[in-house]
Amino acid sequence: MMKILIATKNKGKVKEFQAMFESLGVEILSLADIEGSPDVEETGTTFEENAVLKAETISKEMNIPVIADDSGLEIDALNGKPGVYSARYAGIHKSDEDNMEKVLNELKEVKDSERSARFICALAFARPNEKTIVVKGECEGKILREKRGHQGFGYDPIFFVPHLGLSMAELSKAEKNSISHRAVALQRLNNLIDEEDMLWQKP
Ligand SMILES: O=c1nc[nH]c2c1ncn2[C@H]1C[C@H](O)[C@@H](COP(=O)(O)OP(=O)(O)OP(=O)(O)O)O1
Ligand SMILES: [Mg+2]
Repeated sequence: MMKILIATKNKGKVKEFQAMFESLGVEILSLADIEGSPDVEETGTTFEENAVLKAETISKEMNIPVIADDSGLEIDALNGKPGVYSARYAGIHKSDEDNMEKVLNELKEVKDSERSARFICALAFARPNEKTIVVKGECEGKILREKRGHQGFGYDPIFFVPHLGLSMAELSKAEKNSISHRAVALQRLNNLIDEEDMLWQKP
């Protein structure tokens, strides 16, 4: 089975990629499997820039094809914050819980009708001596007033998916992987790869 390295240390992302790539016949490795792999600093101002930075740095270093995911939550009432700072919104060493707490506090006075938000995922596919491919996926929703559900990771418990009537953390793995920003982005990447007639099996 073909193997692809995902340049991430986020276990939640790895699990989702493993499930989504299974049907494509691709086995996923991550930076968690590689001892001493570097932390790439996310200095970009957009999800796309950061995804390219992570994918190209690791691909160059290891001389293999690499996918990187840069993702986060954009909240309209906060003018798009936390955005690219989603992982470090409450501070560099803070947890998902701290980040959610900060968002819930900032939205305390915001009416239900003004709590629109979206998850964004940029995926970059970098290969040695090839042009890097970048795609983006989005998933629309609303920010709840308290956490709901225990599945998923990150901001999932406070993100409500209106057409399902459930929080992202109340969805099964399969349900999340059929509608998420990450699933949409991966579908787009897969379509591009098909178009270029460059199957995953041909690294
Ligand atoms: O499906 C998701 N469900 C809930 N929350 C999510 C999701 N997708 C991204 N997020 C949040 C988590 C983190 O606060 C930030 C990603 O930050 P981001 O820099 O891309 O990832 P990370 O630092 O955790 O791992 P890495 O950079 O090694 O891939 O957005
Ligand atoms: Mg990161």
